[in-house]
Amino acid sequence: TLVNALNPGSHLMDVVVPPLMCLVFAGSLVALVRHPEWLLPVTRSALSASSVALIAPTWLYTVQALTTPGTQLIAILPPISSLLVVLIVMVMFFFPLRQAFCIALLLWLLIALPVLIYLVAHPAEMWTPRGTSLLMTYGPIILMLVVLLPMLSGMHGTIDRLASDRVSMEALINLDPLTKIHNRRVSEQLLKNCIAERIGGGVIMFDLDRFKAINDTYGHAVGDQVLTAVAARCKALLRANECVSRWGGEEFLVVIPGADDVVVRQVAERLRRAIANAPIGAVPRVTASFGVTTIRPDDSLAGVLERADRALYRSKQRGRNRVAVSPALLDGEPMA
Ligand SMILES: Nc1nc2c(ncn2[C@@H]2O[C@H](COP(=O)(O)OP(=O)(O)OP(=O)(O)O)[C@@H](O)[C@H]2O)c(=O)[nH]1
Repeated sequence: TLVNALNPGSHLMDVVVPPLMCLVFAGSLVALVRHPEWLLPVTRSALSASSVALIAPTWLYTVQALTTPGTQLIAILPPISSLLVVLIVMVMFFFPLRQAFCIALLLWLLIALPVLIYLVAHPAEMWTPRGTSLLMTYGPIILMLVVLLPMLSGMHGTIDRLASDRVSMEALINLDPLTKIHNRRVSEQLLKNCIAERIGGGVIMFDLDRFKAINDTYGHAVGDQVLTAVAARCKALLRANECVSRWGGEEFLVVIPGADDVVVRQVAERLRRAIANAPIGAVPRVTASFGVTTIRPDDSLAGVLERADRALYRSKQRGRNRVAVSPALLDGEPMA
């Protein structure tokens, strides 16, 4: 287009549009270097400017060729036909598919169709090298729209479906099917992160008391109902960054990132009371025993879990329905 602008006797538009577009694109590039996050708006603005730069000369020269006797479109139209292909490909990349299809179709109707109609109406110009070149560039683009875009649309549909399947599968992998809280995979991973990233935190392991008796007395279905209710009560008491998971059977694990020993004991006590203070369905009283510890600077996953488990064991030994703290933390403090 720039070369065309330098031709002696060029139209005013050929002299004005190329430098203007160079400025627009140079400005866009500078904006993108400074603010890479603007990629989408800057590219879309550049594509809009490009569209105007293709539509305006197309209409101007086509009307001029139609209205000025002895003027041939193939002689005066600047070499912009291949830019339509580039423009449509860019539109396909930077706009959502349905929108891209509409924009591409509109661009073809506004840029390619007037030239094609003109050429069909002027066979003498159509069968010149420039005429056939225009025909071969502008004609097949519509095939690209008709064939390629629906294919892309199908591919996008499949990709979206696979992505949503993946999200549901991931949710299922991390979920305990009975209680609908996290399974041990999640709390283990959170605990590993707290250790690896030196966030620290508190760990609470708790186990329902005499759960076998609940199953034996009220039946397995009621036992399941108790597990689900306990999980829901605990989950409701915890913050978004804290995690309660079903560790297995009637045992649960809570991880509280960043918590110190005072906070973790308070949380454990709150959970204990929430379980013990209200009946669950047909079961008048459900209690649980708690073992509490905090992560030490050079802890291992197995080390933390073993301390929490030992504290839980002591809690059971000392009469159940209580919170016991890891011995190293306890430093002679009495247990609740
Ligand atoms: N309903 C139901 N019961 C379960 C589930 N998982 C484990 N249990 C039962 O939980 C009971 C655990 O019993 P025990 O390990 O003897 O412990 P406990 O009776 O709670 O006694 P303590 O822990 O010593 O207070 C077993 O009878 C298991 O069958 C489950 O998903 N649903």
